[in-house]
Amino acid sequence: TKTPARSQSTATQKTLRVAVVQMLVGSDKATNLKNAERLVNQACDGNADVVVLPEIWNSPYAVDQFRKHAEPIGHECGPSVSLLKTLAKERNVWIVGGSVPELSDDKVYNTSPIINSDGVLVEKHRKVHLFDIDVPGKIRFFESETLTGGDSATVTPLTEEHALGVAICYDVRFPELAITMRKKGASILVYPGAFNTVTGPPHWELLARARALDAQAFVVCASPARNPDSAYQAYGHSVVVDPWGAPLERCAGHGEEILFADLDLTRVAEVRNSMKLLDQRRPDVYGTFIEGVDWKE
Ligand SMILES: NC(=O)CC(=O)C(=O)O
Repeated sequence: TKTPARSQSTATQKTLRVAVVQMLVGSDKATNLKNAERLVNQACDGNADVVVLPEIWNSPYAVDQFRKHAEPIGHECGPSVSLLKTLAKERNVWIVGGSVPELSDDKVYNTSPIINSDGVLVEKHRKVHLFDIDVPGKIRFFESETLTGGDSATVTPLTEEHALGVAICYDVRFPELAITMRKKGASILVYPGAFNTVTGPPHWELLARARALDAQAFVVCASPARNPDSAYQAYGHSVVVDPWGAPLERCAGHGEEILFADLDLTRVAEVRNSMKLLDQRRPDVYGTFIEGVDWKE
């Protein structure tokens, strides 16, 4: 039987079973919610402690769709996050709910809800770095046309010894954020994402591995499956990387799939003790580069 992350004798929990749901996302919100429910249940049947969904799983990934699909995420939640809270409680599982568009004070954020195994929304991360790119002839996408960026790094305790850092997709390109999450105590970094067929092949797994090395942490990157009917072609290839930078598990392609990975949590201390990167930083040479951050352990 499955042992939930929080209720076990937490100090002694040595492994964590993560399920990454590479789900197919379409244009109909009700169908997306049904699909998420089916897949989260399937992940729980596979004994996951933590289930991770991809970026924007209740709506097409398109700037003109975000507001239409946006919901409150807080004391009151809309149908997407309410569904995840119910599932988390019913199945006694933590859920990093990918991301959904969040409506707050008439602004729309790209937000990841983090729900514990009691079904409580314990944290949320608003995508800090909006995906604004223009690769001539290949892809132009400006989230800032309809979204507002968040302004904080998000870390939430999972066990007595381990905390989850959560950031979203384009956030993975910024080592400063990964290192800040580590400084705030994270040993597992979760990035719900939706890379595409232009940036995915050269960058997706390389960035996941780079952030794992920067933060000396596990990195979990969850993508949607590729939908041939969508204007935005998701890359797929969800991946889990260990703190030594090696891919632990990866989806073979871009189809709908659940990826299971058993994280040996003792690896975090082993890697951090063998290379004391934070202590060895030389801010006297290159500056602190994150104001207010003391780089020493
Ligand atoms: N979709 C994103 O936020 C990021 C992405 O696709 C990329 O960085 O490439």
